[in-house]
Amino acid sequence: MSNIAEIIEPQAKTRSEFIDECKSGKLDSVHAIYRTFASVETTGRFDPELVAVLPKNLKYLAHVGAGYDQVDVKACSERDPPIRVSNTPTAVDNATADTAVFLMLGALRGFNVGMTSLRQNKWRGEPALPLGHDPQGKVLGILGMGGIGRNMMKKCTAFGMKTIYHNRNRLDDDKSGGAQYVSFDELLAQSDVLSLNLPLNNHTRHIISTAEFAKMKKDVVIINTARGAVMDEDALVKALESGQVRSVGLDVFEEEPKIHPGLVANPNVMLVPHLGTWTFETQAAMEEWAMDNLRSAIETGKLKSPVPEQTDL
Ligand SMILES: NC(=O)c1ccc[n+]([C@@H]2O[C@H](COP(=O)([O-])OP(=O)(O)OC[C@H]3O[C@@H](n4cnc5c(N)ncnc54)[C@H](O)[C@@H]3O)[C@@H](O)[C@H]2O)c1
Repeated sequence: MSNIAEIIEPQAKTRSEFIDECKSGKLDSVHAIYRTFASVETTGRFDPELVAVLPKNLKYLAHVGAGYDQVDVKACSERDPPIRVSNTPTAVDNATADTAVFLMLGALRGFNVGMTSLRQNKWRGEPALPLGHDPQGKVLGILGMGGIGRNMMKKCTAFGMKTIYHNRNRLDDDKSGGAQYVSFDELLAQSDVLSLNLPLNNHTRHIISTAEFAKMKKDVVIINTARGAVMDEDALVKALESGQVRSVGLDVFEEEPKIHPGLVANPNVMLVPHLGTWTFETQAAMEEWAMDNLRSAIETGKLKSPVPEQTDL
């Protein structure tokens, strides 16, 4: 990148320092921002307050990640001139779907119970953990049939699962790979394993809560590698305790890195700390993709993968 642009690193260590640094004018020459998922710990969300003070010549924001709920795209679109936002779709698909499959097998088989009892020197536990379930012949329901959902479907087809899906838009047959499109309620009612693969936004926050758990098969297994807040964690803990939901596999949580104590305490819950894309290969692919977005923006005036909300901007 240094052959086409001067690279400047902000010095701020907190959100208020970052706001002050922006307001000071020191960053006014910045044309494009490269933004990581972890940078939220320093700056907080790119919400309207922050977007309002971003450097005045800023035109592009390349986010390193497929999910960009940390960025208020509406506020970016409404700036004059607008800030164009990009993410890194596709690059994340394999590693995130692999994580979802790991969580699904673990939740179906009760591996967490076995792994915990073994480490407590209690072999299969006392009493022994109940028999698990095979994925073969089960119905996988995917909510949000995008890059990760479709990748997961391919992997689960190899396990002998049948896939149904619900998406904002019904997909062409070549894209859906033979999976059956169903309504949201049919998805809830028919899935043996429900995988959440949709973005977090105002329409999808708590899209799965008490009313939705009640529409699911008793003993359903739920996998969430999307964002914690697409599911209501308090309601989930209650649904697990009542046995409405048999087990869950979670990579993401409502208030990361805080975890609901009811989830930690429940042995039927498979938990990993947001490791979806945590591999050398995928981190490198995401960084390269975000760099390509910046390179394309600087050289051609167009981002390689603008976020869907801004495709018409
Ligand atoms: N755990 C991780 O490390 C990790 C890694 C990458 C992505 N993610 C999360 O996974 C999400 C999905 O990623 P992706 O790359 O597959 O995104 P994508 O944009 O390719 O697919 C998302 C799909 O969800 C659909 N959708 C949107 N709103 C919907 C709604 N209300 N109901 C039904 N479907 C809806 C969209 O039409 C799209 O097909 C991301 O938004 C991100 O938050 C997590």
